[in-house]
Amino acid sequence: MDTADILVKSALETATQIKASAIIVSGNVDRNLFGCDLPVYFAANPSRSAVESLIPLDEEEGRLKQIVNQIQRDAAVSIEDVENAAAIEQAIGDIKKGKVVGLVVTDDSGAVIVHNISGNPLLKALEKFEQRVSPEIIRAVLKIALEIASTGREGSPVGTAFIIGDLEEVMQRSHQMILNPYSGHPEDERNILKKNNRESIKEFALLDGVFIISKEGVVHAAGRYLDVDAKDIGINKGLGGRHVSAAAITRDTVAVAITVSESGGTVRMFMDGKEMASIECNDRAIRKH
Ligand SMILES: Nc1ncnc2c1ncn2[C@@H]1O[C@H](COP(=O)(O)OP(=O)(O)OP(=O)(O)O)[C@@H](O)[C@H]1O
Repeated sequence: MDTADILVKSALETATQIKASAIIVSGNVDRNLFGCDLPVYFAANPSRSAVESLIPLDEEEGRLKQIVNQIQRDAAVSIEDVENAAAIEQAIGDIKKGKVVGLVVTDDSGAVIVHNISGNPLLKALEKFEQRVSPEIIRAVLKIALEIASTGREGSPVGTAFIIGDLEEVMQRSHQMILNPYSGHPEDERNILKKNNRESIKEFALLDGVFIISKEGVVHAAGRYLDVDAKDIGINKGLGGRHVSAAAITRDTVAVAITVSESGGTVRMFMDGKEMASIECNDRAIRKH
C-alpha cells in the first residue's frame, strides 16, 4: 500500500468514527481511491506555495529548519483550502453542519485533519446576516454572487453588488443610473428563490450600479446608484467606489450587502458598515459524488 492509499484509508476511517458530514481533499489524490457513501469534495489547488518551494536550501545549518517551515507553510495553505471549501459548501452547497475530515497532500507531506465547520468566520458572518434576512435568501444571493465571480459573463470578469433588506430606506438613499429592467414585472418573475430568474440576474449583473433586493427576496431594481456618504468607512483601502458605497449603505440602514469584485473575483459580505467575510471564488470545491 503506498502513502496515498494509507492516507485515504485513515481519512475514511476517521470520517466514519467522528460521523463527519463530508471529506474534503486538498492536493493531488486519485479520486477513484474514495469508495464511500459520504460526499467527497476536491478543493481547488492553486499551488500558492509553489514559489516558496523554490527557496534554495543552501545553508546546511538551516536545512532542517527550512524543511520544517516548508511543511508548516504547505500544511497551513492546504488546511485553509479545506476550511474555506467546507465553509462555502456548508453555506451554499449540501454539506451539513458539524465536522468534516480534510485530507491534505502536498508534494512532500500528507495529513488527515478534522475541521469543525461551525467555527468558520464565513459561517459566523452568515449567522449574523440571517438575523436580518432569511437564510434561504442570503444563501441564494451568495450562490449567484459566487457564480458571477467564478464565471463572469461571456469570458469577461463582472463586478456587481446586491443590497438586501430594509427596502424602503435603501430605495430612498439611491437612484436609477439607467432604466430599471425590473420595473413593471410581476413579483414572481423577480424572486431570487426561483431558479428561472437567476439567469436574468446574472445578465443584469453586467449593468453598472447595484441590485436592490427586498428581505423577501424580490429584486426591486438593478442599475441603481447608492447615494451615500462613504467617508469614514473603515474597509480595505484598495476597494473601489461600489464596494465602499455598499459598505456605507449597510452602516446607514439595516440592509446587508454582498459584493462581487470585478478586479479580483472576490465575494464580500458587509453588515453595519463592516466587512464580515470574504470568499475567493476559486476556493470552491468540486464534488466527486
Ligand atoms: N455609489 C455607487 N452606487 C452604485 N454604483 C457605483 C457607486 N459608485 C461606483 N459605482 C459603480 O461601480 C462601478 C465599479 O466601480 P469601481 O471599480 O470604483 O468599484 P468596485 O466595483 O468597488 O471595484 P472592483 O473593480 O473591484 O469591482 C463603476 O462603473 C461605478 O459606476
